Amino acid sequence: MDQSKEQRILNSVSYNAVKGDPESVLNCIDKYCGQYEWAMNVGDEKGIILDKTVEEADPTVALEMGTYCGYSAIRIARLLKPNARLLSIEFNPEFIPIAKEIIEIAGLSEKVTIIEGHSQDIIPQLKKKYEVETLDFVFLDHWKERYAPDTILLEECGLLRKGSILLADNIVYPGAPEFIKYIRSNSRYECTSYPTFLEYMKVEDAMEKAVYMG
Ligand SMILES: O=C(NCCCCCn1ccnc1)c1cc(-c2ccc(F)cc2)cc(O)c1O
Ligand SMILES: [Mg+2]
Repeated sequence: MDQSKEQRILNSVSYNAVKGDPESVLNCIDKYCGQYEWAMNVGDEKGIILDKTVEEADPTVALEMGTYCGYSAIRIARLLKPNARLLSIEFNPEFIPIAKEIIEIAGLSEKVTIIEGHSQDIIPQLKKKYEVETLDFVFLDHWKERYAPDTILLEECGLLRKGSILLADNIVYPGAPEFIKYIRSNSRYECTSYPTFLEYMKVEDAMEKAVYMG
């Protein structure tokens, strides 16, 4: 059976990256996807915005929705302080072993827990099953039509606290209009838009930061 694009990305990382060096894993993925096969990693340009937001949040517990190959999980986890952790939700079972291997090569397996399933099923389990009190940082990068309902669900499950920072990818392309409508019209959030470009392309995109004010 022919290998998948995600398997080819893993092959490239496994062959070219320096084991235990997150930066070299990120550079390898960005080179491969920039030169050979486009893939939906947040990428090196939007990755800077993600880095800055994670540094601002300095999270003890972070959540990501949309693991894919683990690129953004590595970007986030490499910035976490000791004993801080990232939970990453992925729906597609094909991606999970690949993400796990790539995160392992980056030397960050201890900091990242990948949870397989639908975000709407997992979010209500975070407190009891995953021992989460509240989330300090949330990166939304999964199905774009799930951004709004899952944000509401995070609120309803008491997972956000004063100052929790949400960052959403792909606000312009593919777009998340319902999320933007919800978050910008809700006085409980302080929103900031970051115009940028789609990963590896000269196509406009944007990221939206939303700070929950409680
Ligand atoms: O669809 C995206 N991500 C979700 C993938 C499925 C998530 C599954 N899941 C995980 C947890 N719960 C559900 C996405 C797409 C694009 C894109 C851009 C241009 C284009 F021509 C085609 C696609 C760029 C991104 O940056 C993206 O993030
Ligand atoms: Mg994305």
